[in-house]
Amino acid sequence: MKNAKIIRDLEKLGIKGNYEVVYNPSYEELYQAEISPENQGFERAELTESGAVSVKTGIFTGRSPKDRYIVQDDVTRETIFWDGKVNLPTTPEIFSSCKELVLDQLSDAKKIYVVDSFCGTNADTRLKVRFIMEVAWQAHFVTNMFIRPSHYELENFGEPDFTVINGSKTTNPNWQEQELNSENFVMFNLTEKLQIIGGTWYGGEMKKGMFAMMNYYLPLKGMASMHCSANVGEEGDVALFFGLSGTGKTTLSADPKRYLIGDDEHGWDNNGVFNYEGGCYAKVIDLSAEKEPDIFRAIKRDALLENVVVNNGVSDYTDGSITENTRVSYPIYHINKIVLPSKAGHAKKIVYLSADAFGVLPPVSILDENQAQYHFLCGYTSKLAGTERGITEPEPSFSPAFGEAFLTLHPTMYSKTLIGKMKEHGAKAYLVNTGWNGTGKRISLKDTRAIIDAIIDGSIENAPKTRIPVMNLEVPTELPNVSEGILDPRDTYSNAGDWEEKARDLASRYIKNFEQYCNTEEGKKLIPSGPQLQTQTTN
Ligand SMILES: Nc1ncnc2c1ncn2[C@@H]1O[C@H](COP(=O)(O)OP(=O)(O)O)[C@@H](O)[C@H]1O
Ligand SMILES: C=C(OP(=O)(O)O)C(=O)O
Ligand SMILES: [Mn+2]
Repeated sequence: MKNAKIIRDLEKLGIKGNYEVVYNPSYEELYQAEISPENQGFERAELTESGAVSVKTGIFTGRSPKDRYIVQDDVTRETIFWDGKVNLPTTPEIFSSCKELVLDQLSDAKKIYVVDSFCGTNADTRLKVRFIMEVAWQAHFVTNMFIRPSHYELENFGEPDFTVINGSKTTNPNWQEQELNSENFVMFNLTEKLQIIGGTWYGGEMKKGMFAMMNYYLPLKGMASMHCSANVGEEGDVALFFGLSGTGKTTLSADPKRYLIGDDEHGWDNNGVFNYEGGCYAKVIDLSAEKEPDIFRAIKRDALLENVVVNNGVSDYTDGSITENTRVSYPIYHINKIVLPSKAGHAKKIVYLSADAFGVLPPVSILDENQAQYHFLCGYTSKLAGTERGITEPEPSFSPAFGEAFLTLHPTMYSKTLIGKMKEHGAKAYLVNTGWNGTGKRISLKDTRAIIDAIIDGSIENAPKTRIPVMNLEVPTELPNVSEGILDPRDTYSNAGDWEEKARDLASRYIKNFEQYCNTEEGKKLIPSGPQLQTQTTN
């Protein structure tokens, strides 16, 4: 019997006690467990009008990068990029002591959910991941987000490649003497192939945690591992959309004209592009059926809403009072047009999404090969101060590979593997600003969608073009169905001098940020592809 074997596995890990094991529960079982009146506090879920259930994730409504550690040992010492910021080192001893806390926590549990799933579509590169937790909705989250094995695959699952033990209800009392950031922890041990979680209930730690592990194993095998969404057209033409949180990966990849491969994490090997996940994780702040019909329709039974304000069973997507980062997770088949298994051929169009709050970047720029590399290493976008959408104090953020928070190896590993694949398959790159322009408003979703259409159908290549000084970018000046007067960002300012002042400020930030890559000939060679402060501005 599977359960007897699972209990033995849990005991071997150190989870003792008289708990009941629920192994790969069905959606119906998850639903019953989530709405059980016995649930306490943040375990509680409520049913909403769409059929989706809604939960609150507690204090953490987003990831907690400062509490994220990787054990530094013989396996990781020379491989992990110890940048002092993203991949914080910890010792095997501290890991063991936190692991004890998590094991003790689960040893007291009445019920333990064990979800076996895949991270990665292809059998040769996927991780067989086992999630262990006591909170039903966390089991629901990983069931939605990871690839659900078939009955046959589950019978033949074997030993997991990686195990995630989520003890979100426990915290670490020894954090000060251990010189950790706080009582909360998200820790990885690549020797033991374990992730442990304490203090934070946010499901994104499990999702992005396994992404970080794929970002470790795949580039070491020569494959590109990418923080991007992906879709494919009728002709088999694959497009990738890179971007940091909130730039539009999920929104823009759900395109009724195309088939979705995935909304966030992909690999690219000798056969093409493949998804790591089995579901999507969409932002729902201000979501509407008119603007984002595919995502709106995906919110139904089996979808899981997070931190949305619900009044008498009705979700209010306009209410950001719990957090701006309100979310929904759903299995990928909630989107009508998908490819299954989630993979397709080689990518031909590469889009870098940037939400520029300065209003400097053009809505779309056509990049040459060196610019493709330059802007990938820069990974520029802006984070907005606080949760306010005002553009008073945008904080520029340069995040290599458009996913610094999830890179376990040096950023150049990701640019080398991606640019290599792009050259091999003749893929073209574009930089798309899904943020603001001189009007103070965000570029409309309608205009961005029309820009993406022009990239995908190739009409952008035949459009009349101009060169934007300072930023050193080539842009089309006219595109089908795109509002007039927005493609050259200078036209959106009543005084073009204002644009130039902001552009010079942003350009100097790009230049300063790029210094870190200039200690090699390869890096130096890219400088002319970036913004230029000394350019003559003729216009
Ligand atoms: N021009 C635009 N392009 C893309 N998204 C936009 C645009 N204008 C507003 N948005 C909003 O920005 C958010 C983008 O979020 P999402 O697609 O979830 O980003 P990601 O998947 O990259 O984290 C959505 O809430 C979307 O409605
Ligand atoms: C879920 C996340 O990513 P994204 O906003 O890119 O979808 C995250 O960063 O935790
Ligand atoms: Mn997303």
